[in-house]
Amino acid sequence: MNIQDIKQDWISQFEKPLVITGPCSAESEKQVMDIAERLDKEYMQVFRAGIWKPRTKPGSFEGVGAIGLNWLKKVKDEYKIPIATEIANASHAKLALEFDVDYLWIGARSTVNPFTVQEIAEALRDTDKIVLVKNPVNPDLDLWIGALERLAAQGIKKLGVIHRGFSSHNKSKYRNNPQWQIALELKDRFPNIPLICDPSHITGRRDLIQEVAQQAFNLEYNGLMVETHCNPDEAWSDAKQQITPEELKKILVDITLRKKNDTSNDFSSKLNRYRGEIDELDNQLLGLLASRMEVAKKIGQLKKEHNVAIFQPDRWNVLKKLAMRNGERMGLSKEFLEYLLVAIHKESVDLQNQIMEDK
Ligand SMILES: C=C(O[C@@H]1C=C(C(=O)O)C=C[C@H]1O)C(=O)O
Repeated sequence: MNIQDIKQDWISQFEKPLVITGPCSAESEKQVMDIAERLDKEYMQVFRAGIWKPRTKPGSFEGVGAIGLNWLKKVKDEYKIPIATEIANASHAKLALEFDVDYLWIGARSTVNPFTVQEIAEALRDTDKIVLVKNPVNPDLDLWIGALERLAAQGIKKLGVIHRGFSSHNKSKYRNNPQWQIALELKDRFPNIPLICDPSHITGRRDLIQEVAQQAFNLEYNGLMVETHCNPDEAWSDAKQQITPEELKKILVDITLRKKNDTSNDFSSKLNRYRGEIDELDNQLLGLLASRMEVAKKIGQLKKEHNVAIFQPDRWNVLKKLAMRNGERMGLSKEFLEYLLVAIHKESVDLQNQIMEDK
């Protein structure tokens, strides 16, 4: 089977967006049961707990292990809600199936490794459990899709993805850089695969969970995975990003869901008018860019005739500084200007290079 044939229907059973929640790590039977009891099951439909925890550094709490499966099972029996846990190898996968875990997710550190994903896929062959794939730690969409392909090839039909952000060397306010465009490209290519946002891991801090969750619904995600704990500050792992079940309920009540479209005349006539304006402006932009490249080619020709190097750092730095200043004054963001100017400069240098190479 191939990913295109995957059906979304396992997620359409939920009236509200799917919310998977529970502690980062199962710590004790009591901790697990206490959290499960405090979840408002109308808003939070699936209980999660990590029992095998891949940690960045040795010496951190690495999970209670298989004993935690008994606790999850007890949650399922007592509260009649589906349960979810992370699996990181074939033996985890087999144990989770034995304990009738309903949702199995493959973590970001496993998705990066095709051998791991393959052994998990084979251990889960033909399962009708729901398997969710977190994005790999590095921003590589093909690796993420590759994991889905490996699972689909083993006859696993109920698939979904979890966007938990990407590791980055650059400091930002987030623990893991969301790079929304990567998840959106996946959604664009595979609209049949449910897309779930994990604001706990994206933010790494509880005060930002609400805004990231809202952003996910602005982008029409299908659900959330959020870490909750009765005493978040005391949690044995990821304490800073956990919230109480009541805090999560408040976030979910306050959140605005967005629909795919609006069929009213008011909306569609205004939208069409604005889109017409955008089409016209895009045409002008492209025309201007093409003219700019023609001038760059003339400069390339001139440099060739005088044997001058293409890349001129002084000119490029002055030009960039000026354009950044003007652009920011016009309300364009610094990130966007950087990206745009670098792309324009690269094309200009490439075109001049072609001219130099032409005999
Ligand atoms: C066009 C030139 O060549 C290169 C491209 C530039 C550009 O596209 O603006 C600027 C500096 C050079 O690195 C130039 O030297 O002016």
